[in-house]
Amino acid sequence: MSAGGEFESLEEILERHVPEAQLSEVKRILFGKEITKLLLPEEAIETAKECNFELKGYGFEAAPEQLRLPRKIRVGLIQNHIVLPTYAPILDQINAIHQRVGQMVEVAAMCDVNIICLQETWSEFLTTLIPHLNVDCFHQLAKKYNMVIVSPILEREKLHNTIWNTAVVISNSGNVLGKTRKNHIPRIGDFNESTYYMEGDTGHTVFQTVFGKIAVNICYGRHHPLNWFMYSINGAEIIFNPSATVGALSEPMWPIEARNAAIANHCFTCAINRVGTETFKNEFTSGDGKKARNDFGHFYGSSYVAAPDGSRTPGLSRTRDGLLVVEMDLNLNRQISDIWSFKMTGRYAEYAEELSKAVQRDFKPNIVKEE
Ligand SMILES: NC(=O)NCCC(=O)O
Repeated sequence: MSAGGEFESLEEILERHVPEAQLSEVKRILFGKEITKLLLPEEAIETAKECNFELKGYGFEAAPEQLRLPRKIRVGLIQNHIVLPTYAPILDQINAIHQRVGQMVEVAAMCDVNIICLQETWSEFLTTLIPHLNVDCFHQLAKKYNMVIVSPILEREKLHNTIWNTAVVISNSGNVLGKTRKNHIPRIGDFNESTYYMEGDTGHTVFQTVFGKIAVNICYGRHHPLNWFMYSINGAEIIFNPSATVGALSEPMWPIEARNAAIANHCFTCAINRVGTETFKNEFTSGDGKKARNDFGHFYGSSYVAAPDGSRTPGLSRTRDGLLVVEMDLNLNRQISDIWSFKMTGRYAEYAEELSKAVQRDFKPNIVKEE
C-alpha cells in the first residue's frame, strides 16, 4: 500500500497470492498470450531509479513473414503526478512539470523509443498563458531524439477564445504534424468538461509518421466503440488513449475498453492514465448528493498497451510516476486480421444504412412482436 492507502497494482496482488502452479494459466486467461520482458539499458534503469519513477519494458512478437520485413518499433507511455500543488503559481507549476516530464522523455530516448505519448492535458495551462511554449520545447526533444511526441494540452483558439482538449502530434523532424481535438466531452461525476471544453472538430484524423500510422482517441472517447473504429477505418495502426480518470468512476472499465478496441480493430492501443490524488483549496460538489470535498479522487495510473491478438502488457503502478516502453511489430495487425477477419466480415454498408435511419427523428426500431 502507498502512503495514501492505495494498492500498487492488480498484477502485484495476483503474483503474491495466486499459487505458482496456477499463475501462468490465470495470467493467460486474464491477460492473453505471454509477452516478453524487454532488456532496457542500465543507464535508463539507473536514471529512472534516481528520478523515482517506475520503468517497465515489454515486447509483443509477430511471426516472421516471407514477403514483408518486420516493422518493429518502440512506443513509450508516460504517466505522472502533478509536481506542485494545484494552488501554486501557475508558472511554477509549468516549469516543474516540464522538468519532470522532460526527465522521463530523456529516459525514453535512452530506451530507443520511437513514439511517445504523454497523459491527457499533461500541461494544461500552457497555451492559455504562453502560446506554443509546450510545443516549442518538445519539438526540440523530438528532433534531437528522432522521436514522435504526442503531447496532449489545453488549446485556446485565438479568435474566439474557444478552449479545446487537444493532442498535438510532433513529428520526429521536430515539426508539428497536426493536432486532434477531443471529440467526446464528458458530463460525468466531477468531469464537467462541457462547461469549459468544446467538442472537437478534427474528425478521426490519422497521422502518417515514419514509424507507422497513429491516431489519438482522447480519454472519454474510449467509451465509444465507434470512435476507435473510425480511427481504424482511416488506417490507424496504433491508437493512443491519453486519459485522466479516477478509480471510483472508471477503474473496472479501464482494462477492458482499450484492449477490446485493439481486438475489434486489429490494431495496437495504448491506454495512458494520470496518477495521484489532487486537492484544491476550495471545496466543490458536482450536484451528485455527495458532501462537498477538496479532492478529485485517485487517478489510478495503470497505463498499458494492448495488441490485436488480445494480449496486453501489465499495467504501470496505480500510485507512481512511470514510463512504459513497449516494442511491437506492426505486422501483427495484418496477421491477426488474416486469422479473425473482423474488418472483412463487418457488414459496414448495412450498419451505415440502418444507422442513417436510426439518427432520423421519425426512426422506428426494427422490432417484431407477436400480435
Ligand atoms: N478526462 C476525462 O474525459 N474523464 C472522464 C471520465 C472517464 O472517461 O473515465
